[in-house]
Amino acid sequence: MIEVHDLTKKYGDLFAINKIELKLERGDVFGFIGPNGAGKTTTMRILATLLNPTWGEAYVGGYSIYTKPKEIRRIIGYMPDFFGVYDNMQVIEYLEFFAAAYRIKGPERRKICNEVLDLVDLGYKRNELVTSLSRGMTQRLGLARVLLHDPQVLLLDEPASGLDPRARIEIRGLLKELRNMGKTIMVSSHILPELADICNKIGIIERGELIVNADVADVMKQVRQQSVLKIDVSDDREAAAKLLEQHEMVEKVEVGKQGLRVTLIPGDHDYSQLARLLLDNGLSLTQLGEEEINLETAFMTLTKGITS
Ligand SMILES: Nc1ncnc2c1ncn2[C@@H]1O[C@H](COP(=O)(O)OP(=O)(O)OP(=O)(O)O)[C@@H](O)[C@H]1O
Repeated sequence: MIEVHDLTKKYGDLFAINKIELKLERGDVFGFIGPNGAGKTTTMRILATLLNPTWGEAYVGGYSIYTKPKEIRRIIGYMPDFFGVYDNMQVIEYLEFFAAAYRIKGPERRKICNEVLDLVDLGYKRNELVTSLSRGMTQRLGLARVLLHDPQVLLLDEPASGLDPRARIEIRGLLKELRNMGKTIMVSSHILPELADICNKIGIIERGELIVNADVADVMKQVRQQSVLKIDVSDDREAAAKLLEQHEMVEKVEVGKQGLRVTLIPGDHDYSQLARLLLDNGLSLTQLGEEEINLETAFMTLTKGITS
């Protein structure tokens, strides 16, 4: 649904994005992570046909951004990082205004507006003024707006930015629903945890360069090659750390407030050897298990040295 080759945008000498390569299939949810100024908005605006690249190719739904921008606009929903709402307009009027712009006519218009309002859980605000909505509600209204024409591809630029934790969770829930509806979604954020559990693909962009572009599953596999154990004893942690450090399967031991974090050298290991080592030396083992890897830990490991 999205295919990008060698995509580059220059402003003077600055490469806002530099030789981006990207491929998303139908139903993919791509988390686009990067700090401020990394190039996320530039990429999305090019895909939304609002900005021309300096060079490179980009196709959305098989249509080229150069020759078929109108066709692309019909199948995408683009939500910019900032958008205005109009004063003195009710929520339903606001949506009907945009539905009319999409040439949705007659009774169908009201029906579709009500449907998308229900989808984003704003049905109860139907007759309120848009200016009276909270930031989280306004973001949900923005999402409702880009869903009116039932687009196949969603380009969402930082939909959760500036929201409180509850509103962030609500947006995540909504994105999951859209994913389940089979939409192809590109969603940007400067924080990874926000996207970790909803994406199947992740890209990390830094100073215009896509430094990581991978399936979430592959990333997890790559990181899992090196197991990390959480071990704890009820008595002397330092003594336990010294013993473990000397074992041939152990690469390093970190002593923390929650216990020991033991990184093993790559390979298959029998963890019971470590338990035996501690017990044989008179220490009381209270915990031994693999550290859970979340996507955040995985990416910190993978991008170590690249992003600094
Ligand atoms: N119209 C412009 N003229 C000159 N430089 C620009 C212009 N638009 C963007 N840039 C620069 O291009 C780079 C990428 O900007 P972009 O807005 O794509 O980043 P971003 O990852 O979306 O950041 P943010 O998270 O702050 O939205 C930045 O260095 C920015 O200053």
